[in-house]
Amino acid sequence: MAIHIALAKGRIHKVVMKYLAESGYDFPTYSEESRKLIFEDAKGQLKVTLVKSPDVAVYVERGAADVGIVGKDVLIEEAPGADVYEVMDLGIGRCRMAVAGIAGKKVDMTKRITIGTKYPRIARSYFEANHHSVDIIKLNGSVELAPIVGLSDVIVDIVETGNTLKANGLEVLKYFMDFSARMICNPVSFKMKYNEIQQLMDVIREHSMKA
Ligand SMILES: Nc1ncnc2c1ncn2[C@@H]1O[C@H](COP(=O)(O)OP(=O)(O)OP(=O)(O)O)[C@@H](O)[C@H]1O
Ligand SMILES: O=P(O)(O)OC[C@H]1O[C@H](OP(=O)(O)OP(=O)(O)O)[C@H](O)[C@@H]1O
Repeated sequence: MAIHIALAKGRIHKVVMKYLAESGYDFPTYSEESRKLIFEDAKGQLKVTLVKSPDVAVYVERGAADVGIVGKDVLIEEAPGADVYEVMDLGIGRCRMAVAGIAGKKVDMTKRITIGTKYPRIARSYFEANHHSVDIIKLNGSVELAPIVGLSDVIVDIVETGNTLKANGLEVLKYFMDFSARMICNPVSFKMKYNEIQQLMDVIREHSMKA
């Protein structure tokens, strides 16, 4: 039985497709530059779809894909109660969630502060747990701009190398969560395609252990 994998389009799908190719899966129509969104391997064992990361859990929960691979940050933010099994930590796409502000500028945390972020749920729960009252402005990218132009006091965003913060004159005030890419699985598929899914996990595990 073929397995359908929904991969988060971007950094994650590129790494996973490399792992699959190195393990002998041949996707004749795949290239990083292609605009195609569905690829099947030559032996008919795997079907891969490239999905926007917030949608991966939707595909898997509804059984439109058997398994999905997506960042834990996105799972927590977009699909906190999804009826899926989280079966594997791939150890790739490592990054941290941070509160950041303008370098050298003190933020008065005793006052109500405004936060620009792509992750409103994660930001709210962090500040609420710390008893800070906050206004959250949901942004869709280029979040670093918000404090520079006076839209927010601070941002909550993922940090990998720290280069984006640095290039925009910001600094980390507090790291508060670590993330990596996870494999999730539809509960019915997990039973019906148990052996095939275990085989796929073995293939990916072999590579992620080396990464
Ligand atoms: N520097 C980074 N920037 C973004 N994501 C990162 C980074 N480092 C690791 N990640 C992880 O990789 C996942 C996918 O990132 P990527 O930017 O490729 O996806 P995306 O859906 O194109 O994001 P966006 O649309 O927000 O740019 C993130 O959800 C996160 O878990
Ligand atoms: O610590 P770094 O290695 O610099 O990586 C972190 C940056 O990468 C992500 O942005 P992304 O590339 O997804 O762009 P966008 O959020 O502006 O769409 C994130 O939102 C930071 O801006």
